Amino acid sequence: MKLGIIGGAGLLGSTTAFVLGMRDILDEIKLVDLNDNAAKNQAMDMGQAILPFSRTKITPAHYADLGDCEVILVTANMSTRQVTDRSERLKDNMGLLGPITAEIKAVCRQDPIVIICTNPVDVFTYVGWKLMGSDRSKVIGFSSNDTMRLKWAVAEVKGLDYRRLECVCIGEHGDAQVRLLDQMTYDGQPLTLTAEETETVICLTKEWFKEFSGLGIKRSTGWTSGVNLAEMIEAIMTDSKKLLPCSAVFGGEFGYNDVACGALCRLGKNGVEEITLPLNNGQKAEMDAAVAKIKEQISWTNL
Ligand SMILES: NC(=O)c1ccc[n+]([C@@H]2O[C@H](COP(=O)([O-])OP(=O)(O)OC[C@H]3O[C@@H](n4cnc5c(N)ncnc54)[C@H](O)[C@@H]3O)[C@@H](O)[C@H]2O)c1
Repeated sequence: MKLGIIGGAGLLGSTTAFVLGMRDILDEIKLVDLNDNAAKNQAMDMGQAILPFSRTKITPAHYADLGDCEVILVTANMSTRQVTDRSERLKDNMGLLGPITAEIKAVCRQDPIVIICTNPVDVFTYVGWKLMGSDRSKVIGFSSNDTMRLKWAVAEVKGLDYRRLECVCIGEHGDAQVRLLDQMTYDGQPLTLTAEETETVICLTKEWFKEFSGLGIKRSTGWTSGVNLAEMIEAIMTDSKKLLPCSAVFGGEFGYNDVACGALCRLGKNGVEEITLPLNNGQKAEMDAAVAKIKEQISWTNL
């Protein structure tokens, strides 16, 4: 099985290639980038680094080489400004997906699954789906870092082992995220937070992005994204049907239409095979607000 990464020389492209390469589940990972030499540089270095652990080949590539890829990951980015809200990147990245999806459609013999990372990711997942003209199950947005951050905050506040904790964050990949804190489990048993703990957890997750951006390094979350994208791509490539949080294009599920938004999705060889929204009544209002915010931004794209 083969993965193509558009923007493969950049931070997310290279970390994802490395994490997935080390897992030894793919035949080849092809790195396409505007900067040809940077893609070659990454492939030459990474290809050797993973040799003791994996048979996966990591190669520099052009669009013309992507015809046999089952999954295409889009991590291309034009926005280098420091931002406090991901929606500020909308204008900078607006022109990216048109040419990229045209190239994918021209070269891919099969209908590939396209995973969009480019921020604001919910908006660009919807834009990507419109431009690809494929089944909505085949265009997916990456937003599971929010869940990782929420679990990290709960583990910090409760002093628990992250790996034994389950909880999910859906909604917008941004301030309108919906934290499903009432459905948390630890070792499979329900886990509850006091009102004070809940406030601290929410505060930690909100402040994290501000602090990270405020460092002024202009580097995005490469390592967390690499680990979480690898989990998502592995679920698709191995047809595991695992439930993972990601941005899905809604077509009437739970009353939502014409929008991409974070949900808990069953991922398999066909992409998003089921969209679930395990919400209680209060959270339905939060989800409505997230959908309204994303829809407003979609309207700015004049699609
Ligand atoms: N959804 C998420 O959770 C999440 C998390 C982190 C970052 N991001 C987003 O992912 C995107 C990538 O982030 P990054 O830190 O890897 O950026 P980066 O700048 O390190 O890498 C982007 C790469 O894309 C290449 N590129 C630009 N235009 C291209 C094109 N038309 N075709 C091919 N390559 C092209 C650049 O040369 C560069 O190597 C950004 O939009 C960022 O905001 C999303």
